[in-house]
Amino acid sequence: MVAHRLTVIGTGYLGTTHAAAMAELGFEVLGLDIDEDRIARLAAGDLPFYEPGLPELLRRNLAAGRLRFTTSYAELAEFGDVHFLCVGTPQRQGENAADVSFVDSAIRSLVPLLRREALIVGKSTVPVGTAARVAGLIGELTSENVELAWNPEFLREGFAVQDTLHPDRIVAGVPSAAAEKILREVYAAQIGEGVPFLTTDYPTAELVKVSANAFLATKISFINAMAEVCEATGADVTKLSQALSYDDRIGGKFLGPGLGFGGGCLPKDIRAFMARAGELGVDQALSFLREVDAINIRRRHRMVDLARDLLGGSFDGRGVAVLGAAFKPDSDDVRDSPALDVAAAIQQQGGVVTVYDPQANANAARAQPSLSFAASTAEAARGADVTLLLTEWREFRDLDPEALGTLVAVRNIVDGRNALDPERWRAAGWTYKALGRP
Ligand SMILES: NC(=O)C1=CN([C@@H]2O[C@H](COP(=O)(O)OP(=O)(O)OC[C@H]3O[C@@H](n4cnc5c(N)ncnc54)[C@H](O)[C@@H]3O)[C@@H](O)[C@H]2O)C=CC1
Ligand SMILES: O=C(O)[C@H]1O[C@H](OP(=O)(O)OP(=O)(O)OC[C@H]2O[C@@H](n3ccc(=O)[nH]c3=O)[C@H](O)[C@@H]2O)[C@H](O)[C@@H](O)[C@@H]1O
Repeated sequence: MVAHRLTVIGTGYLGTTHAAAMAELGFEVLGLDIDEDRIARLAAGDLPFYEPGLPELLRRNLAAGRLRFTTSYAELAEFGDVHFLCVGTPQRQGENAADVSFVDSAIRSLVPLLRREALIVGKSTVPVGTAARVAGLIGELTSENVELAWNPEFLREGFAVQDTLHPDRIVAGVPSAAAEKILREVYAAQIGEGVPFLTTDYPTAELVKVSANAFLATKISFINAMAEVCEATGADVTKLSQALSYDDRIGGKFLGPGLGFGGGCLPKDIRAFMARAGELGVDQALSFLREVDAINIRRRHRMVDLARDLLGGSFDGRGVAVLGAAFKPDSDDVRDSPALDVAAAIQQQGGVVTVYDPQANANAARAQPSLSFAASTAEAARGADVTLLLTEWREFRDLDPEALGTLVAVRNIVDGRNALDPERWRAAGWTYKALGRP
């Protein structure tokens, strides 16, 4: 292994995972964030978010002395020769476009402090054209030989460690053979395992990332559009999806019908992609993504309607148990969470909503302080007139309809993720409704 010293700038979901995984591979790694509290917690081995397997990786590598954290850009510039940029690129307030100001600000903090040759590796998801612009900015900020590569990340929350150590592919937009050589050294373990390593120009690398997320979002909205048609015809979208999945050309992954996609990535990435296409004068090429977004949001409205119908047309004063707040299971992330959106909408319409999520209660309470939260399924369900399964955590999939039935006021359930067996719930006396299913 070539002994590069790596730094990771921005220690959120992506950066912390990347830092700990690269340390696990044997590199010395220094992580930096501008959030002092976050850095203090990470340095103490206390992961500030939920990600299976990551606490162990973090603690093991802290203890081994391969992984450290700082808030000092001076220390970071002195320490490393390969700097991974993992700061956030959220949706701009009130707009579709991405806010890349954190990328620029990190570059402005780091580059003037570099005293020797270095490679900066952008991992954040950015609008196409960003890397070329940032490379120009780096040139203005230093006369040292500092190159920029763009190496987008494809990890999924909930599987972040596995996806980082064993990715499907590594893609890097590189400016030179020297930059490519360094990246091959950094990713030698993955490349040695047979992971495809593709080098491209900057715009191709940037586009691979956003087009991958656009494709995944489209696949989910495709099956949810079929769910709408199923609802109008009495067909069953879960059977339809299963039948489609046996066609290898279609494949079953990301064909799960239900409440649709949320999170800190798919929604904001398709919107930023459309905004960028507009700037480039090719908005027509991506106009289908407007539909993908609209189908996705319609599922949330449909969910609210189904629950209201079960209550005879009004939520007023009725008890609603919401199971799930995270945007997907095995995550505590509530960014653009369909579950939380539905819970808030029902509360606004007069429902007495109690939410329970195995990991996301705290984040959800920060995002939606007006909602009430319970410490368990039983506490959320007690006295409920309708129960909604909105995030398919294992413990919700495994719920016993008999046991839950003794707690609720009325045995009404809406399965927002098609995660339950309708026959079993109906046999236990529940009125079972689901999206896209009779
Ligand atoms: N969360 C995920 O599963 C994945 C995220 N991505 C992309 O990675 C990027 C980061 O995403 P997350 O980790 O989810 O975001 P996050 O919001 O969890 O973390 C971003 C971190 O950057 C820090 N930061 C902001 N400005 C900074 C600066 N100037 N210097 C140092 N640190 C700074 C923030 O304090 C925060 O801790 C985004 O572009 C996202 O689209 C890509 C693949 C997967
Ligand atoms: O760019 C990113 O940050 C990441 O975005 C997604 O990862 P993630 O947001 O962690 O979650 P996914 O597993 O993709 O799920 C996204 C949403 O789609 C929903 N989904 C997923 C699959 C499905 O069949 N149906 C469905 O509704 C999930 O419930 C969830 O709300 C991509 O899968 C990653 O490859 C990518 O790196």
